[in-house]
Amino acid sequence: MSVKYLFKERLEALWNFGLKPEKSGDAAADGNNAVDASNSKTVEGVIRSALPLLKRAALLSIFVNLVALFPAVFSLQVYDRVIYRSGLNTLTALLIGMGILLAADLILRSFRARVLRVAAVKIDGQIASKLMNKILSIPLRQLEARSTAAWYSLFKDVDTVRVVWSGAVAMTILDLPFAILAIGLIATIAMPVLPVVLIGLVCLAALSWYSSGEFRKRRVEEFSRARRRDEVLAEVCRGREAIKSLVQDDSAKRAWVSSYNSWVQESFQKNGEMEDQRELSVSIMLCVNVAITAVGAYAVINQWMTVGGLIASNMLAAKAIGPLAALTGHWRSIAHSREATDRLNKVFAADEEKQHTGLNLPMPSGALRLENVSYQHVGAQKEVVKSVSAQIGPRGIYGLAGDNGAGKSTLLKLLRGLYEPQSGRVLLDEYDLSQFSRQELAKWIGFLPQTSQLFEGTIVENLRRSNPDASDEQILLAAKRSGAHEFIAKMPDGYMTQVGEGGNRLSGGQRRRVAITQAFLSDAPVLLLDEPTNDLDFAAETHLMAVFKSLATVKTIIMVTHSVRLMSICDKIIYLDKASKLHVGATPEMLKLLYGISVPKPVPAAPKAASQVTSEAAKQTLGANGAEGQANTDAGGKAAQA
Ligand SMILES: Nc1ncnc2c1ncn2[C@@H]1O[C@H](COP(=O)(O)OP(=O)(O)OP(=O)(O)O)[C@@H](O)[C@H]1O
Repeated sequence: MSVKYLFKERLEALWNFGLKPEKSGDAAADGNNAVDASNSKTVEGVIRSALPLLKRAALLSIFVNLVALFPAVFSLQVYDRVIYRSGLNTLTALLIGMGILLAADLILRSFRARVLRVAAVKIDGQIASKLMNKILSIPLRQLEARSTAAWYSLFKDVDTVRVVWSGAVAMTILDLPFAILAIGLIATIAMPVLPVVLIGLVCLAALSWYSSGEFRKRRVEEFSRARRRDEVLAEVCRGREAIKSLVQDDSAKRAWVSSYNSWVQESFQKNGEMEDQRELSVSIMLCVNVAITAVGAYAVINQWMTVGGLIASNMLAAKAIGPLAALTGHWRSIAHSREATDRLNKVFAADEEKQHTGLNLPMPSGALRLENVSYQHVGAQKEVVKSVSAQIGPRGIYGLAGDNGAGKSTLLKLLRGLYEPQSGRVLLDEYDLSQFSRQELAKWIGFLPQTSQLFEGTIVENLRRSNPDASDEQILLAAKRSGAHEFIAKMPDGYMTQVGEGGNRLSGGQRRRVAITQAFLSDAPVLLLDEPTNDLDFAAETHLMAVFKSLATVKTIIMVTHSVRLMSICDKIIYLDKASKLHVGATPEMLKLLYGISVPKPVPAAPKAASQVTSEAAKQTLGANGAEGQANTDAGGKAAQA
């Protein structure tokens, strides 16, 4: 290695103060790695892992605060030596010294700011990725117990914690102990004014204590009101279509105004109090300044101290009491941060879903058994599913019927293992679902939720989300089975069509077909479908009925439905009554019993195209790498059109 390169490397290491070079986009990756490495279970644990950085910042603060005393010493020398003795040479020497010190001060302060910035990235990255992992691993039941806005606002809590531990608050706290240096220097060069400075310190300490009220009470009311405001806002944004079409503007505005006023009232009052306290701290500092000048002048007249001492002590007083004055304005942020930490810790301590068993079990045949299963939603008065038992499959197609609110969707989620029963068991063959992870169960049980939730991105990206390993042929086969291929092929960008936020650039029926394709991408022996033909036209429903019928020869299909037409293809109907009792019977008898009708005419056979997808055709249609590349976008779109 050349000397030049070695020198450059040393210089860079010195400049980085032993830190890794900063690169944009490193934050999340660093955070992920750090979370995996540190495995800390609490916010405090994450902060502890950033302690080496905070210690470096504290070390730099010693030098920064020492250097910060020198302008006062410079003034002392200029007034006492240079002016009285016309010592121009001394002035030149002092100026050169001060120039060097000011340059050192600039470098040290930028080092410290940089160290704190890296600490901020580490703290934020670790807590945020930990939070994301936690949200993804908390059981659905717990997730549903809080509003979306409440989960979202936890990420604001991460901001709050980061700002306090690595922003202006951290700097103020790091500077606080060094007030003692300034006081020591005042005692050395201007003893007569020391009592004034100490009185100022006591006044500011009292003000700081008073302004720490919220911190001591451990309650920041403004936070919960801001959350309520955000919840209303999120609901209004989500329900924009209904608000517009049903002209619910007034009620939406009323709800928002009420939550906003409640927040703004609290925020305005507390901010007002804080500003008053901040202004008071500025007044105290000015009073100290005036008092030092007055007492100092008296002391100079009596030759108890020099003019230089008076000027320097005024400058040092600002250093001594400045951090305490700044702390007065920081208490709210510290109180916020503590509340945010408590909230985050509660989430981090919450139970998680089952982890992977690591077992490589044979694929089940698809026989589902409910054994005295009961389930109650969080906050509900009574069980929605109560001691139900049934044997379903293997193979065949089952219709799950019942009144609105009877608990069909809940039962389907229990059968998928998304909810864990409070009592009883759900078995797939001999496997108890509660023993397996959600990812393991996904291989055995395909699921179509009642509402189709797509994510921003292309159609093919959305499809791959449900099965990242799916080949192009599998995607094409699933899309042909669901009937989605028909409309996708007609779109200019084909499978690369952007679906928009939540899939809002697609129609309801198109979204449903994409969601059904996702369910069909699973090789699972069990397929659970919640009102699968919602939003679909007659032809699409007819097509799907034939597909379901043919799939049911190899899979167990259970579908929640209110459609008698759909029920007509079922081998059996499972009826969930109001008392949460299950009644299972052959379709003709159950239709007669429940609705007093006979089975409607049978549907046509499954379309041929679905089973005739070749690997070449799939590649042409989806592009060589499916989701990747604009070239593929065009190729995919054109092939699909062709
Ligand atoms: N996340 C939840 N938290 C609390 N209660 C819930 C939750 N989800 C559903 N419920 C309640 O459980 C009951 C059953 O709901 P579920 O969605 O299972 O009924 P369903 O039979 O599928 O109804 P529908 O036919 O109208 O879709 C309802 O009374 C509903 O209010």
